[in-house]
Amino acid sequence: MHVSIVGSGYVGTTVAACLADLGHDVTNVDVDEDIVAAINDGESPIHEPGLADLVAEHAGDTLRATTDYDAVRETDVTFLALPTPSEADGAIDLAYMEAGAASLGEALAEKDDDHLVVVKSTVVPGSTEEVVAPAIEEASGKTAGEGFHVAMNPEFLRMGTAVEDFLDPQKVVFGAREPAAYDTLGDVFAPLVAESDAAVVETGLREAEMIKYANNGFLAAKVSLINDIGNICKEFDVDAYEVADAIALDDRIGGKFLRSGLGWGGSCFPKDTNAIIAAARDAGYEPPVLEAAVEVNDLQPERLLGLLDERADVAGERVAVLGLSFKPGTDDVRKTRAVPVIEGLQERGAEVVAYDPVATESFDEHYPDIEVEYADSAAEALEGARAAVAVTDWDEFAALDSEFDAMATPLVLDGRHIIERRDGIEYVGLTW
Ligand SMILES: NC(=O)c1ccc[n+]([C@@H]2O[C@H](COP(=O)([O-])OP(=O)(O)OC[C@H]3O[C@@H](n4cnc5c(N)ncnc54)[C@H](O)[C@@H]3O)[C@@H](O)[C@H]2O)c1
Ligand SMILES: O=c1ccn([C@@H]2O[C@H](COP(=O)(O)OP(=O)(O)O[C@H]3O[C@H](CO)[C@@H](O)[C@H](O)[C@H]3O)[C@@H](O)[C@H]2O)c(=O)[nH]1
Repeated sequence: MHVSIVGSGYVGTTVAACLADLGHDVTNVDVDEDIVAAINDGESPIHEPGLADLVAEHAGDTLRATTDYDAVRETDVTFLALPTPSEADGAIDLAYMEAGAASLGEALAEKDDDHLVVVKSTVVPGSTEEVVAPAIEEASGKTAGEGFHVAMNPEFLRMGTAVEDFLDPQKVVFGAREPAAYDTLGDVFAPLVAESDAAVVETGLREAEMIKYANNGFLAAKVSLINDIGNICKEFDVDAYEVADAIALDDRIGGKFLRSGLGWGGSCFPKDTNAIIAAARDAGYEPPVLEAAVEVNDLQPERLLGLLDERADVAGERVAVLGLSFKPGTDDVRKTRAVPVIEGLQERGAEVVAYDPVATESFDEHYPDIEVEYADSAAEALEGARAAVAVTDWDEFAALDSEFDAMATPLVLDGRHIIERRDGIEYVGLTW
């Protein structure tokens, strides 16, 4: 099939390269000329394991990119993989969706055949029908359901495992209101469904939109619940990780997303929990559990700093921060817990020296106002430090050992249960 994908960021590039790999002919449309040039040169504009190889293999053949929306007319279906950031109050900002839908509508005005427009971005219930479809109608002069059709196909891939997650999902969700839209989506995903064990969920547009928020909200709340339990464990000197391992044996609970610690960051959980809370409030419902999930998450960095305060005054002292990315395996630093930790340390007068295996550069670019010294290794960060704080659970931190001997005082606060307790360090876990 001929598929176009508007927006070529994390999701758009991954989906485009994977669909090309599954045998489709794919065109990426993006306003960013550098991204377009990179893809056409066979280079991935983002770092994801396996993605560079797929782009290199298919670019110039069944994968191409352009800044020209007219290219969508040569395709049967267009996925919108545009950003859906937050307004200041946490509510969803649909400006990129509206702009992209308007440009798409202008291009579709001159297309005679039917076209399916699929919202891939995470949007609150009602957005596809009430915002995206009307913007296309206005720009194209066509009517949704006649000249073009809309569908919603939420994406569940994770950063760091995007290609693997997209190609081997547990479910694919098709939201639509006409059988023809399910059929077209079915054709796009047929090779993927054939090669994986994915369940196909055919549902309504609003249900598809809500499934994405329910998925992320549930997982975010699960982490906050284990953090709440972990905080109780800490008060009673109970090993929170043994407790988690034991409750995980009950398959109604399961073992995933049960690691207590500094909580969740990244480009999705913070944005999406706030967006669905704001949408629910706007509709007249205050969701207490999701609100509490956010509150627990916001408090974890303060709790860790409180444990530090009980043991040391770090004013004028060097403190090592181990890890800057929001989770291991990525250089993404959006909403990383490193920010409240570093800011809290600096408020206490500490001189922060930070180390991350891959995210130093992106942290420096993303947070130009946060001034820290960057180290080239964990050993260098630890040298002469009064205390160390582990923020990201990179594997290499688990292997640290004699490096702690070079600290001024070997006080180690572990926000991720990643540092091995050993003789010679004063180990303080956040939840155990
Ligand atoms: N990143 C993830 O892990 C992930 C996973 C699932 C769902 N999502 C959702 O997918 C959506 C996209 O997220 P992302 O992380 O890929 O965003 P991103 O910021 O990485 O990429 C968005 C791309 O859209 C382009 N763009 C902006 N305006 C445009 C326009 N008018 N026309 C064409 N291109 C335009 C930008 O240049 C950029 O390349 C969001 O709704 C997000 O919540 C993200
Ligand atoms: O037991 C756990 C599991 C995760 N986390 C934290 O939770 C955050 C999110 O982790 P993860 O879900 O692996 O990363 P994302 O790439 O943000 O992926 C989430 O957000 C995406 C965007 O919506 C969805 O597509 C994915 O399904 C969803 O897992 C990170 O800060 C983790 O450190 C914990 O603290 N404890």
